[in-house]
Amino acid sequence: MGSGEENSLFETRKDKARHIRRLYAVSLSVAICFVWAFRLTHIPAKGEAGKWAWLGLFVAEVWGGIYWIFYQALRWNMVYRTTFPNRLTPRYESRFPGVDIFVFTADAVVEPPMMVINTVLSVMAYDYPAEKLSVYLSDDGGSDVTFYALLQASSFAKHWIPFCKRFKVEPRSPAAYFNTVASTKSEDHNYVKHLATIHKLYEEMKRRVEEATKLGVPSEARSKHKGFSQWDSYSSPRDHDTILQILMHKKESEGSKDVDGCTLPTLVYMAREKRPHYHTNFKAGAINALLRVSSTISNGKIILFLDCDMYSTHSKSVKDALCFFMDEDKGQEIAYVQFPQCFHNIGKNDLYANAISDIVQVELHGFDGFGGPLFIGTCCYLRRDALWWKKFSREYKNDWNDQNENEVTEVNLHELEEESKALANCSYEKNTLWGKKIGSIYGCLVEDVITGLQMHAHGWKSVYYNPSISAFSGVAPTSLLHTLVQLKRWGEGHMQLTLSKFRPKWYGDQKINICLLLGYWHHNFFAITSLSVLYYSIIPSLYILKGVSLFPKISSLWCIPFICVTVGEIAYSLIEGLSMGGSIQGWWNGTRMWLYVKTSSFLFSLIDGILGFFGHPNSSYSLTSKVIDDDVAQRYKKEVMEFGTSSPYFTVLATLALLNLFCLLLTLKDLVLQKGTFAAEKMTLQVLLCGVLVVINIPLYQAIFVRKDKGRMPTSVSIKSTAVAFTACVFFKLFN
Ligand SMILES: O=c1ccn([C@@H]2O[C@H](COP(=O)(O)OP(=O)(O)O[C@H]3O[C@H](CO)[C@@H](O)[C@H](O)[C@H]3O)[C@@H](O)[C@H]2O)c(=O)[nH]1
Ligand SMILES: [Mn+2]
Repeated sequence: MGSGEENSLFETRKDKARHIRRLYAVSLSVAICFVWAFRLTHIPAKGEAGKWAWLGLFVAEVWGGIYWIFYQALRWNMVYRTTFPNRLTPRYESRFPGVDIFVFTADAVVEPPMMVINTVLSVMAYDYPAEKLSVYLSDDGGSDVTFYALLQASSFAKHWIPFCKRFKVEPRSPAAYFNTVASTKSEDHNYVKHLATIHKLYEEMKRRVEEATKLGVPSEARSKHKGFSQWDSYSSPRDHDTILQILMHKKESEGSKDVDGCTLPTLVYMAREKRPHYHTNFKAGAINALLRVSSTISNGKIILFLDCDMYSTHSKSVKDALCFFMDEDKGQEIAYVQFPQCFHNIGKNDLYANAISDIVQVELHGFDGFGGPLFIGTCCYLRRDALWWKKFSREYKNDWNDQNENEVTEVNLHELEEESKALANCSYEKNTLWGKKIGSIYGCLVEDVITGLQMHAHGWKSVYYNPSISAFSGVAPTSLLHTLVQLKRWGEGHMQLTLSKFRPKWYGDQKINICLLLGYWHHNFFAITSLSVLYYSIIPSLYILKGVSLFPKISSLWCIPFICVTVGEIAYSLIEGLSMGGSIQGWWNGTRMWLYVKTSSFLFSLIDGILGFFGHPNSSYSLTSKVIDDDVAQRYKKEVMEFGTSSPYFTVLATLALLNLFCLLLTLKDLVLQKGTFAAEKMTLQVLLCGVLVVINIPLYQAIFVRKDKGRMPTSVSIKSTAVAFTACVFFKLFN
């Protein structure tokens, strides 16, 4: 067996800038130590004002410094991967493994069926042998409209897939493709003719599906397809039998061929059983039901997980993933190949920092350098064996021979359906290891991260592949509240992971590289950082009102470490942002979101995480909406922040913003009235901090005081926040 470079199916490169990054990290840690030293050597004496505030800042800075080490760990050893699919195909084509694709949807309103089937069609049209490809749609919404849409998609696929293959179409989501070709002209008449036909078919399908979304499934369609009868016993999305339909199967004698007579991939619809007294376990529950169902129908050795909004933008990505799994030298230890989540609805300046560029462009590469990226739930190819049995052993060998080639005839297709249905029932998992040791782990809102961590702890590796042509594209939230709520869920999920009963064992497992662990901690401790950021954005500002200095004098040498840390961090994040193709405005927006997420989302994550730990779980999963009103969309396009509804998130943000504004205004007033000759020297840094917080919050003041549109801050929130902030300032100035 050759294991030479020229035989490898992939290559790993180290980050070219790693030496500079490391030099920066080391220098800045020296500065951080000086900040700590200043705090320790200048503690106000007993009886002096501000002693407790001082100690609080010290704690915040110590935590900030430790957390900064986790952050740097993810930048210490970044690696980049390249694949060689042209070496893969000649060597392995005949032995390509079965690939099962799981698409998840949970609500036909916030995840419109048209979006769902576009994702399904994009992966059905993969450049991969159709007889080895199976696509499963898990519908936690149990919606007959989604089923109807999938049925429509299965007919449309018979035209769409041959069209894609004939004209080498990319991307293979029809909606995305028609969008891109709308503006291009072609001289090829044959293509133009076919394009017109297929576009017309698509529009007709779209009209039917959208009509059904508004008016319900037409009765004619209901009577035509036996699958709809399964909704007879359906009472609500939370209370129904398992609904399962194999819409296409490679062994079916008719109906699963395209218009050119070629086999089409297997296509299955599943809405697992739901009962009010059984916890659904959200997406993790859906994953496990599909794992079992697919094991009887196709049992693909590789599984791709996709959220319903994440369509494929590159039909060859499956082969890229196989380059890792099938590599003779390192392939057998790889449990999953994570691709980045990319989004097509993000504006030029990424108003809500939804591109999560720091995670997908930097940190996942950093994880990869130490044994593998965390699993982010979507755009990820996994090895069924690793998900199922978890433990990795040195004896594990890649074996791509298909054992599930049992003959399926049309007669037993029905039996197969019935057999699979039983596997998606609520009671199936009772007294089993599902959700604990097998499949996706339960009890955590980031089921993906906890499942990936478990695989790492059991000795598996993972790989991050960030190709130059992106492989998937999805929908990011487009309103501030959606973003904050999504991040609150993530923060809470990580809290649950940190506090979970499994955690100490996994963390303690020798198999996890310590640096990888530091990287995990950077994410796991998301919520805890909210406390130090909150402290930093409230206390120093309030203390200005009393003229109590909490930072070194501007003339003192102790200022240097503070300035170095601040300027260093700003410069670093700015350079990082720009090098990822972002703009200066984008970086500034990102900084604002960093503050908003830490002070609101993560605060709520922390509270709910702790309540959950003490037995008051708030067990809801707030699904991220993939649709918004036109009005909101317009403002998003214009990069105007969206408030519009009263929400505790906004109350927190507005209160903080106003508090800083009041502190700054009162200070300026004192300065102007010359009361402040005292302050200039010793208060400069503190006033600067407060000033920066005010400048960052400008969009919030506009939303409170200036804007008239529907997205402005609701009056009730403004009043509440003003009252709280003002009282705090007055109270602090007069009584404290
Ligand atoms: O009970 C549920 C809830 C959600 N989903 C699906 O899970 C996916 C993710 O939900 P979404 O609301 O879009 O959450 P996001 O925050 O965007 O998801 C990110 O974070 C999740 C939790 O970490 C991961 O599972 C996702 O893959 C990752 O994209 C969607 O396809 C849903 O349809 C279900 O199937 N069942
Ligand atoms: Mn999503």
